[in-house]
Amino acid sequence: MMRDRGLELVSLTKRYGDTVAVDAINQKIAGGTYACLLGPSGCGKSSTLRMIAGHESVSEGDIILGGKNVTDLAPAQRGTAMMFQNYALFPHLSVKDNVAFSLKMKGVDKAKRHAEASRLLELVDMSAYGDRLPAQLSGGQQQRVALARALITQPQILLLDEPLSALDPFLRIRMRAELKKLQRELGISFIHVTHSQDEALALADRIIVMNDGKIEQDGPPREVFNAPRTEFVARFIGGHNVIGHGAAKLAVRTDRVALSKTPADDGMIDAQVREIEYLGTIVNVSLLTGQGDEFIAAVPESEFFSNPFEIGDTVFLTWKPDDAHQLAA
Ligand SMILES: Nc1ncnc2c1ncn2[C@@H]1O[C@H](COP(=O)(O)OP(=O)(O)OP(=O)(O)O)[C@@H](O)[C@H]1O
Repeated sequence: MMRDRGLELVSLTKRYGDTVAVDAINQKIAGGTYACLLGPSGCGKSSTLRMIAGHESVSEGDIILGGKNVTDLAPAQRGTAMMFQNYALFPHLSVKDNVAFSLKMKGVDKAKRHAEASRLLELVDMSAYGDRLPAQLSGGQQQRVALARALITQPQILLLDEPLSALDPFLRIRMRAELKKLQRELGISFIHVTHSQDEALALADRIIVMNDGKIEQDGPPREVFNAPRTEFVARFIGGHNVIGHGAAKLAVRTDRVALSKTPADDGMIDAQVREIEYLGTIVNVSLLTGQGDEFIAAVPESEFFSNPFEIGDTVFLTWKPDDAHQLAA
């Protein structure tokens, strides 16, 4: 039987004094999954990650990894490894010694740990840089070294706390693709904390959306994006308008709204154009509906300019029933 490499969080709770940072969350992540913990600042993502890593004590609940309860184990004994936001490389050690560091701590002899460090540096395409100091590397190169250093312990799970946030936008997108490729090649789970919706959508097999210490929704990216369960998820994941619909609320995709200058049938929502933002492939039209809801229509560029609107125009909105759905309260 294959060993269960999955992670399970059972009623996992973190309190700092009176603050409940993580509120009894339950979550299963199958082995070999790229999971993104997504949510706004302060929602409890980092606390969750740090508890899984063993860098933060658990207030209540359990962490089961590979069928084993690791809740009270030291970080090095869990089968996890963590890559930090600022990479936390030792400035006075060469790249190779940085990567080999945890093997040195375990008492592995020099020849063996250097051989292993060379293998990992090759994996992240950094073989040529083993003798340099971290300060002699670019941000992207430092990140690859930090990855190699985390992976040298052969973890079952790699934990990444905002790993791309220190990079410029161009490099962020390149490293994003590299992370995904590396995870696929290694076949282990990555749990990646981010507050960026784009990053989570691009990378994750599974997105776990957190809000106020709780999990609001989890699922594959397309499911979370196409069927946000709550108003919070619809607003946070983006691409949706949230409007009143009797006592309930409705999420309407911004890219599926048709605008016209004349009402085609009864019951159409009227709105006034407030702002027009040209974004290249699309034009974002900000509207205020007659009911007082703010609304955005993302109109393809060619469509917008074939029949342009101006600020102050009154327009009428339509969408297909499938492009709107009711939200849970
Ligand atoms: N060491 C601490 N002592 C007291 N409160 C803390 C501590 N660490 C975090 N908190 C609080 O716990 C809550 C969750 O914090 P956490 O860092 O887990 O959130 P986060 O989602 O990772 O936020 P960010 O994206 O800003 O890092 C916040 O209200 C925060 O102020």
